[in-house]
Amino acid sequence: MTTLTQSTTWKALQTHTSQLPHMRELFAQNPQRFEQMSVTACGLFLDYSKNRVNDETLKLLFSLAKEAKLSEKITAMFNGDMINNTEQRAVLHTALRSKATQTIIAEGVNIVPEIQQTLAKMAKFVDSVQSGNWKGYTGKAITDIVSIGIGGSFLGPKIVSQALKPYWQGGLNCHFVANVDATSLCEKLKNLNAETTLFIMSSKSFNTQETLTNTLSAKDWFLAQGASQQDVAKHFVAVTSNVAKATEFGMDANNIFPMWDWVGGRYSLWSAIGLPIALLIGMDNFKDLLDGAHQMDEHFTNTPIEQNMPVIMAMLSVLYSNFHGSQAHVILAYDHYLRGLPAYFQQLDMESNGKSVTLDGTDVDYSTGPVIWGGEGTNGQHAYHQLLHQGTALIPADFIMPLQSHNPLGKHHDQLASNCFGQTQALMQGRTYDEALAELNNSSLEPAQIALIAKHKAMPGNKPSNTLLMDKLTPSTLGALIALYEHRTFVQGAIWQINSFDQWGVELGKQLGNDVLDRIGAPEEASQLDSSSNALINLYRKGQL
Ligand SMILES: O=P(O)(O)OC[C@H]1O[C@H](O)[C@H](O)[C@@H](O)[C@@H]1O
Repeated sequence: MTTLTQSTTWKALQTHTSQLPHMRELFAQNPQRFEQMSVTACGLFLDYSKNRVNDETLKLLFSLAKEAKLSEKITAMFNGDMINNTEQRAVLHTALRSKATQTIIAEGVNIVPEIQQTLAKMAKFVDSVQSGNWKGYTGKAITDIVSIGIGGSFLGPKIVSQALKPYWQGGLNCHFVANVDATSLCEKLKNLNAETTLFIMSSKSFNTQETLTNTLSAKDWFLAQGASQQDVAKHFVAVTSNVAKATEFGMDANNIFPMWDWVGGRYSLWSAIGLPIALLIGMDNFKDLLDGAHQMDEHFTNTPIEQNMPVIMAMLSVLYSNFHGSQAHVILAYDHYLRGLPAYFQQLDMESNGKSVTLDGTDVDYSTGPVIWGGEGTNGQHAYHQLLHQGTALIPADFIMPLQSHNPLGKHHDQLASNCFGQTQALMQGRTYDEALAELNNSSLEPAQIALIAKHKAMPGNKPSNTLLMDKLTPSTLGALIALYEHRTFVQGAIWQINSFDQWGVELGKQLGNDVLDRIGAPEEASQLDSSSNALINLYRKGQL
């Protein structure tokens, strides 16, 4: 049993949360609730008043954070301590957005100069490609980028590029290939001209099956279009921490952008892994993205926990996971440009906090990371919101919306905003049986039918949500938003005493996948595995049912 669940604060929270009244009542009790439960930081505004909390709940949650030595843990991360204890690594993605004048030490070396050099190398490359000075093998300028990478080497670049489409410049297009399913690559290549296409191979380890296979196939395609081996250097660049392996693969050493062991894959968009983003939005905008994240780092490290946005959001999540039995958390982006955020936060949070032993290897006796999912508003309202309102699962929601649209058109944005706010209101207040009855009173239905329909129309409410607003979606506000969720994830991990920076769970699948690949290609039928796996492999070898 862990000490966490034995603590007085934990036990007090268990008792307290079961006694808290419905949120309707909490709002009625305190007219200042919104003012007291909202906070602004780095161009973001968080309204967390529609949560199952009162002053006492917050006090207990913040005590839990203090007892977990949160401040010390934050300092340890920013100082470059080896907080990723299973891989013996520092966790310094925050250094990637630091100021050039800072000194940040990892393993005895100030890493800021290296970071700045890489940014300068990126800037030169971006300028050369955007200006058309970088020529392909027939002397033509580049028009299309194909970014090949998976996991953290894919989601960040793809989703941030998509989110910042209003800032694209230079006329370049970017296509992302992650899956080893050849359809992904082939569908992209169909419409591309090898003479004007540049491939970026992004892999921290340079060892990921999907990325290596897709890059080799892309190279075969490139050569099959009439290019020669010497032309490869003009069309293939790599971002990796394994420079030796990339060179061995045939990449020109000048075209390899470094990254480092102290950057986790899912925290790497701030490094040269962000090169596709920089190529699309330009280096100044990329630096604004870094700056927005840096501002959030400053807020996170310098603000008392009671006003600290990532800490507040993390502790609310802990509240639902550990004291209300919630197993999921939904991200609802009310902005078409931000439609990819749920997938991004899904990897960030689930790969970080999907753990069941503490740092010292003790089995946890409490829930850790919830299932993160979500989508784009208002689309979800016509699909899964039904379950949020009336289902049996408690799923806290984050509503994210810019106040100003990049595409102001008629009443569209008013309608988007009214739907967003209307949903948070409906989730919070619900509709009582009596209210449903009153609404049906004037109908021509029989009393028994009215009673039945009222039962179905009644909604419990008391469903928690956060509302996150910003003036406008800009590189800087997006940087702050992503850093907010990174730190939220970190704080949760700190409370749960887990390592949020390793991902051993993905390894066994990779290992067994390689073994299966060998058996698929073996001369004899599979017979050494469990009956299901043998039969599936043999069915696949046969190629038909
Ligand atoms: O960048 P790479 O080394 O190719 O890794 C790509 C991805 O694959 C791994 O399996 C991890 O689960 C991810 O965290 C990582 O981002």
